[in-house]
Amino acid sequence: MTLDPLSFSFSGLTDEFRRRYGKGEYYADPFFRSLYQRGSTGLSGLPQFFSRPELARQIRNDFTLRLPEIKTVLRDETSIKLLLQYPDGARIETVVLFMSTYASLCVSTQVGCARGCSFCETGRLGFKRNLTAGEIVAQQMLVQFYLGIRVSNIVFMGMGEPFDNYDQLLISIDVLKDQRGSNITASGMTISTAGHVPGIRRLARLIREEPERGIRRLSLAVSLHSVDNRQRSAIMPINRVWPLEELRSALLEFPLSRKRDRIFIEYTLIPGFNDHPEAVRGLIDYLEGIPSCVNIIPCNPVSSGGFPRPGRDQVEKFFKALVAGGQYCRVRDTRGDSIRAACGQLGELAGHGHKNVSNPGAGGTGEPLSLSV
Ligand SMILES: C[S@@+](CC[C@H](N)C(=O)[O-])C[C@H]1O[C@@H](n2cnc3c(N)ncnc32)[C@H](O)[C@@H]1O
Ligand code: SF4
Repeated sequence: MTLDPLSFSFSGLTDEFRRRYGKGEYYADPFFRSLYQRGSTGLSGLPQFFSRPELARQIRNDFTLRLPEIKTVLRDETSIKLLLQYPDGARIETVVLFMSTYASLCVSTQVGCARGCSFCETGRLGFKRNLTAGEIVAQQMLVQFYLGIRVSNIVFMGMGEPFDNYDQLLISIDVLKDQRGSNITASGMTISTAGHVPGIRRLARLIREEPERGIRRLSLAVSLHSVDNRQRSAIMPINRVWPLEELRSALLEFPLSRKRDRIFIEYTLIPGFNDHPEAVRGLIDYLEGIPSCVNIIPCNPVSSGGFPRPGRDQVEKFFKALVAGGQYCRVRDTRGDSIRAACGQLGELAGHGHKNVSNPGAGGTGEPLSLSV
């Protein structure tokens, strides 16, 4: 069976090459660079293989690049959403977000999600399967080599709960930040979790105990949305497993690298539910002692039965009340909602196939897409 080269960190690939071909780094280094700098597993022409063309062919046969098929491309002025299909038919969505000076990629880590938050489109899909590290990395590869977009930031905020797929998540981070390859700095990456306490603690331990891993500056975002256990459990079932007190103690112990680093607290604002003055006071108290930035996300509509979206004045009132209470915070721009690519909207295409959608970009793999961005 051929192997997926995108599922190997550089050290994993080196070990595999040593086992298969006798030499590790000597062959793994040019292979890894070629893969991530040119999007190719072709090795002939590289000095290490001048005298070993049959080995170059063997490596190419053993490691097959299997990028998912692009089924649909939707775009608006701030974002591009891709519906991708993996060879087993599993579908996910991934979103390129154009910020003022750079592009960020919102990647999925799972097909669906087991956590079932009531306000989230992905939660409604239920859980289909985890993505492999290679399938996570492939989202960035496609965007770079097929759309020609160099992303400098990766947010693990697409479909799925990243810490429910911890091992593959960590391999994908190792691959994406490798300077021989995509070279996306850890400080440009953010993991968003619904409050998976063991995942937060495991990451904290790794940051503390393995500084050479180079993930000290990785950002953590936690989706909080309420500081009342009863209320939070009603919309986020994960709170019944790891309630607010356990989450808070994990956040208090999370290592932050510099004074200015903060944990991002995602707060989806739902009018009449979590925007009242006691919610503001509760949030400020809850975050006492945790260097944090609250990102207020106006609730986005989902396919059916979601929560209402707050008006601009309601968002502003909440923001001002937090600022007055001394809490560092900002309002997250709503990007991509016209193509249902905003926070919590991923899954409609992936769940139901791509019916009733316009396709202004291109579809299918094989040919690079010429989208001007
Ligand atoms: C889809 S989740 C994926 C990452 C992870 N599972 C989590 O919950 O943090 C990314 C962010 O979208 C938020 N979100 C989900 N549904 C939303 C909605 N309808 N409106 C606004 N934000 C939403 C989540 O709370 C979370 O902060
Ligand atoms: S908000 Fe996050 S954890 Fe909750 S269902 Fe959506 S993807 Fe899963």
